[in-house]
Amino acid sequence: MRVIGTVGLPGSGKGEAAAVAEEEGVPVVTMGDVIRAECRDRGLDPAEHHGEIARALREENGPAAIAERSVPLIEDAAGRADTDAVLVDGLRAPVELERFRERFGDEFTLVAITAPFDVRAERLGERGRDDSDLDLEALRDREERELEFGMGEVIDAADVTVDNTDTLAAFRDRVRAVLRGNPAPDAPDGATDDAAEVGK
Ligand SMILES: Nc1ncnc2c1ncn2[C@@H]1O[C@H](COP(=O)(O)OP(=O)(O)OP(=O)(O)O)[C@@H](O)[C@H]1O
Repeated sequence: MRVIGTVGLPGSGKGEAAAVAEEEGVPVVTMGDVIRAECRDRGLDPAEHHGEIARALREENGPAAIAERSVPLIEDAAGRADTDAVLVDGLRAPVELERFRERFGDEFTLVAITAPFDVRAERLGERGRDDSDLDLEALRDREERELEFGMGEVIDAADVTVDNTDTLAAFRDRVRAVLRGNPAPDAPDGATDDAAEVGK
């Protein structure tokens, strides 16, 4: 079984990558679903309590709690699928990467999705899923929080970097190649440097 994890700053294209996986028959496990399920178990509305429950899970069960709870979901999805791959959406912290590498060894491939701040801000503005998509300050805050959790280190540790500054069609092609175990060469130098763009 191949397990493909994705990591990327807000608006980089993780949701699009997950949609390509679904189209390819590759099951998607979203780490946020672990948190949403825990909210429901505690009788709380995920829309309001997501952040608080993510913190509580880590405090109560250790910093890798969300990754650990994702493992059985990944194994179940792999058991049900016709393909040999599962996509895991939403790695954030180095300790989560460590857990997946420990558990899945060479079967685990980490894919970083990158695009500069301005490009991501514009796309989120167009997506407009909620108010925070439209608010530049909120995006900066969100991304600073992600980087505090160590997302920059996770991005730097990726096996494959998929740059998403070009068209959606080009991005989807590259994701498809990665899912098929056949990634194109990395983007040219400088194109993947989005963590440095925060706040600009
Ligand atoms: N190459 C592209 N060209 C144009 N639009 C794009 C491209 N890649 C992604 N988008 C659009 O940009 C928006 C953000 O992408 P997406 O939702 O996949 O990001 P994400 O990494 O999942 O963000 P978040 O972490 O905030 O959920 C979406 O509306 C998506 O359709």
